[in-house]
Amino acid sequence: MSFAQLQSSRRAKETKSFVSTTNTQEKNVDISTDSEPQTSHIVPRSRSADRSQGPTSHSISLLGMYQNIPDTLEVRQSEETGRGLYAKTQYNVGSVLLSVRPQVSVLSGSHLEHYCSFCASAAPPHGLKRCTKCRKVWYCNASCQNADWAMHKLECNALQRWEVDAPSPELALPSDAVRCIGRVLWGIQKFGLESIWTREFNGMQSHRSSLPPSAFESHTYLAHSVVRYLGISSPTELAPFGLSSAGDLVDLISRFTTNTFTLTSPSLSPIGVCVSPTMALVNHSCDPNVVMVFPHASDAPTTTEPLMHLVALREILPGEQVYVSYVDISVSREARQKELKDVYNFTCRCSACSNQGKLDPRASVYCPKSCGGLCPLPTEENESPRCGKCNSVITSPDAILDALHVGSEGLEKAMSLQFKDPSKSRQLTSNLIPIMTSAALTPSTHPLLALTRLHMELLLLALPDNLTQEYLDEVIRTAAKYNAGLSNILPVGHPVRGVALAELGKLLAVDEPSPHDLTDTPQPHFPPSGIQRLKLALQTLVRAREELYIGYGKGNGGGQVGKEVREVIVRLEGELGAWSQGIKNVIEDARAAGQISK
Ligand SMILES: C[S@@+](CC[C@H](N)C(=O)[O-])C[C@H]1O[C@@H](n2cnc3c(N)ncnc32)[C@H](O)[C@@H]1O
Repeated sequence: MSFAQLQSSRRAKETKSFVSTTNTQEKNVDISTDSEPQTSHIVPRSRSADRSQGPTSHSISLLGMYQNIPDTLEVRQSEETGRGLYAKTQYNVGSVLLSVRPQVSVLSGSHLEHYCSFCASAAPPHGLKRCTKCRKVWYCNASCQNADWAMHKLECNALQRWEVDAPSPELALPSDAVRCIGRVLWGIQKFGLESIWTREFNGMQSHRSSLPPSAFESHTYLAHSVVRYLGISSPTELAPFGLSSAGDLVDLISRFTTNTFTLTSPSLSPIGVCVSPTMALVNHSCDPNVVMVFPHASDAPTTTEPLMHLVALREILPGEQVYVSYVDISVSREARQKELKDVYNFTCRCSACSNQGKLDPRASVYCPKSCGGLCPLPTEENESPRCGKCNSVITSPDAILDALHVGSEGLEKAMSLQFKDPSKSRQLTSNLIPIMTSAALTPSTHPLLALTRLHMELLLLALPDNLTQEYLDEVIRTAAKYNAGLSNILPVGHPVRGVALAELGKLLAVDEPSPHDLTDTPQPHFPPSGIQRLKLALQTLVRAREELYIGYGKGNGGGQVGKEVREVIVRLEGELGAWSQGIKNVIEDARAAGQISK
């Protein structure tokens, strides 16, 4: 594969997400349980299956809502988690439990020119077509534009008005949260207050009554922007949207922020936000049994995209509750718990959070005696933890704590610089990674894993036109470390693993600028060169294909990423076949010339 082919499969400003439901726009938002879902007929349920992983639940009447839920799933309610989705049948690994098109989705500002605002497909080679009125949103073609017109005609005017009033060109576009809430409100106006569309939205969980002051402030700020965006000049104008006061708008915003999903590209880059009341029924676990993905499977018609799929990561038995992760599960238990409390207003009691005695690969260092075992990170409660294998005590806990501190601060700084000043950001990641590794942190430990991922992204963003062997090898080594870190914390088939393996395989398949070993003998260094490298690329891509088939749903053929991987595999098999044939020909020629014995 040429370097240009690799680059064309990547997009500027792409960073990977860990497939969470978090709306990254409004992090400091809290939630509560004040609005009882519409559940008038609560029926006690017989004992759930052994693996239900959850508290006792009850069937609930859906009052005509959520008609896109198949008969193999049901909505139940429990005291601890509220409403949730439960399996009524057995699902095997890689089964798609549910596929829905979100009620509303918008792209973030930096992606408007690169993805279609209706179907969220990436721009084709001939580019997208821009709305000639607002000049802000782009579409694949006239059919996507027509399909979006009922909503966009309202949005189009609001976007133009906003731009005219904007104090500076940088503020000429409202945030994606404002644009998404705008679409929700126009949807409520369009479908009517008693429509299923509106009732499903209003049925989503709100935490208005227990908003902390900081969240209340951010909601109020967002409410002001929404009012401005909609061109509302008096409270009476809120009535068509089913709102009788500014407080109702804050409530709607609370509901929105608790239940919003990140819209991602097929390769998991966050590209916008979306709302699906059906998908929002799924509760959280840090050890999830499903993932939500947008595979963009090639046979799906554009009119149904962006299609969200809920895919089984493990076997799910009848009666088991379905759990997705709302947060990045590569970070420590404390960081996950904090985000879940701050943003979603609950304390997670999943198996990963309650397993406190067990060594967490996200927070571990290698044994000081190098016995092959691991030690937990030192903490205030346990300043000198021991190796789980040989029981040796960590010798320099302060150095580890210092490295963690420097790494966490540095990661924050590097992330804030990654688009503004990528070379400075890369300098930071290059300096920090050796500090982390010399403190014996494992590749799965936070913040080393996050720094490695960021470093890889930055190296890929800055791939030079005259790619050197050294540069390419450094990206490959970083991608391999990232994969090693992921493999300890994510289950086989998790889409993040599949995508990371695909990335590594594709990098290994890039034509080497100056290969140093063309023989077919094992090489001690990594990455190998020549034919050994191509063989490793093929093995990695075959593994990626297997994992993508799980994480994106077996029926989806690994989604768009799986399709790209299959194409590279075919090309590599051809190259390897040609190489073997070439060797055979050389041997035969040499035999014919009597240079080697027959
Ligand atoms: C996206 S909603 C999920 C559906 C929600 N249970 C409902 O009744 O509509 C997110 C909210 O569900 C609740 N929730 C989700 N997972 C939970 C868990 N593992 N434990 C306790 N509450 C949970 C929290 O209140 C959270 O803010």
